[in-house]
Amino acid sequence: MEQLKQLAAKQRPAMILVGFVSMLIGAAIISQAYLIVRIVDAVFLQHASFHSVWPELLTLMGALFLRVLLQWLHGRVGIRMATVAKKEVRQKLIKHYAENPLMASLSGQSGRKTGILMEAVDELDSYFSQYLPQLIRSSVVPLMLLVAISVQNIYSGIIILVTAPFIPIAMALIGMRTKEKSDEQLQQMTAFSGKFIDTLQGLTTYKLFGRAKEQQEEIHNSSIGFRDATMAVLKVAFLSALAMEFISMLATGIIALEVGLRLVIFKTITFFTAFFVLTLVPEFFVSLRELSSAFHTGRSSVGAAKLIQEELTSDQNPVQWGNKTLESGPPTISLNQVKFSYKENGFSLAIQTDIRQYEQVAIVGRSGSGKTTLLHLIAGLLEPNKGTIHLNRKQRSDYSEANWFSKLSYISQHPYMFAGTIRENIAISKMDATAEEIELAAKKAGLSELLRELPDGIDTSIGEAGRGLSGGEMQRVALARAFLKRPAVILFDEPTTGLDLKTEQILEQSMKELAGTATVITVAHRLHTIMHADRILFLDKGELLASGTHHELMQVEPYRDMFVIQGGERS
Ligand SMILES: Nc1ncnc2c1ncn2[C@@H]1O[C@H](COP(=O)(O)OP(=O)(O)OP(=O)(O)O)[C@@H](O)[C@H]1O
Repeated sequence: MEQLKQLAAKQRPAMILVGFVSMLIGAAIISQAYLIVRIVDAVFLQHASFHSVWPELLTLMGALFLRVLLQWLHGRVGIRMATVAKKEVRQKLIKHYAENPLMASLSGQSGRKTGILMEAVDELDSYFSQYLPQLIRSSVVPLMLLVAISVQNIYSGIIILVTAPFIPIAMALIGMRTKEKSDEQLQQMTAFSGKFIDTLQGLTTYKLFGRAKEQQEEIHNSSIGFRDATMAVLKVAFLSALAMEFISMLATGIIALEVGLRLVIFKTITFFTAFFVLTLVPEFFVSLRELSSAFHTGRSSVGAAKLIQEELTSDQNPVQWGNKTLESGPPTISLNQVKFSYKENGFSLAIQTDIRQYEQVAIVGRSGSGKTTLLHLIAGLLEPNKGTIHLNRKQRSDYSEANWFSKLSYISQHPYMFAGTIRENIAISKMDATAEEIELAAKKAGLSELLRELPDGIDTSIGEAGRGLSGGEMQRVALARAFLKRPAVILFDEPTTGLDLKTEQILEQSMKELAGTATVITVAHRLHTIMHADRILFLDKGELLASGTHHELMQVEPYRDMFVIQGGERS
């Protein structure tokens, strides 16, 4: 609730407008009742001619029209408030995901994230478009009506004062129950989205392990869970509507009895007063009842806001950036007493090293020794917990993110391919590249033969995550991206799987050419890379055990052991 209030506080002018419109609605309701009663009183009791009430009739039509217009405006402002709030929250979430270090963004279910970004944010709608405007309206209109009724007949006012509080009391009692139910509904919804997208992504794996049927059942159960939770919420909402209806009917009945007795038996009030009071009393309760139904729809927003807040405050260590720009050419990269650890499993990496311009560095170590983590730290995808990374002797955090990434290419083992053509996938590294430049990059990356075989060549569409391309082909597309960009720093996570001779040759050739204008830091698995590196960083359990050329490192026992055990070939 606190989060929603904070969001609402930012919309003060809109709320003041809603308050003002509500006052006008109250005035329109009172005028409308007054005019109806006056016309009926004049025509039926005073036997006035129809002609003589024309001005009142016209004013009544004006009041009716004004009420409809004001109600529309009231709704519009609410919708506008909801749009602004949702936009702000979505921007916050996207900024949060974008600023998150890479690993934090990749953790958790992507389906859950989509669920929060789309459905949970949509759930906020009802709080701003319905609950909040109705709350303001229900604090203003009934009060005005109560004053108007009391002025005419104080006893009716007293009865309202005694009976009306039952509505908020019942609302609060039922509301407590709804809270649990709506929270559960939201949990079920995000769990369902998470499960669905996760299963879709891992469908092949499930099929291969013969688990497709179980997954189908799990999705089915998950959707049933969501349905049951929704029905439970609806049940409470219907129950609450019934309770509200009952209380208002009872109160209206008591007032009707009181007014009737005073009009007919005791003759202490006029027909005008009695009719006026009886016209306004239902309006009074309608306003409170509407608050109760808006309260139910708004209730689900509370759970959604909580979920969003949890997501926004999830612990993270964002990568810091500044606004300086790097000089042209590769920068020197220094890792000064850099320490990094994953919260999840306590793995930590500690390293101190300087990488020269144009240096060819190979990172080697056993599986799990921290090679990829080191690459991510250098790339600026993770922020060190301690120590600093310097580029050209200035803190990396001084440089602009866009400037650093414009100089960097990161060829991972599984480069991501977006749904689109191969040309579009290459062009993401340089959006203003000409067709010739893209084709040349593809050629240099050894894609020519493949493109010749494809029906539409470079304009052939590939599916999401590169469906339709092999792993080696995807890496070649990534290489083409690098050729197009001509980066000053290349981070390369070599494939661990054995490549065919041809791909090996292409890779070697391409990297050699790219290295002519860049510093290349490779997580190396291939003998060739290791032997030809200017320097090898040998990692073991997150520590830099040794650094030097291959020949130098052969004097270091653990390195030699690893090298010999693996028959000179790295796994
Ligand atoms: N996102 C993450 N969250 C938590 N722990 C992680 C994460 N990524 C990696 N780790 C852990 O950090 C350690 C180092 O992982 P890293 O991927 O850097 O090793 P690596 O040397 O590149 O391994 P490989 O050669 O098998 O790819 C491992 O123990 C791994 O479980």
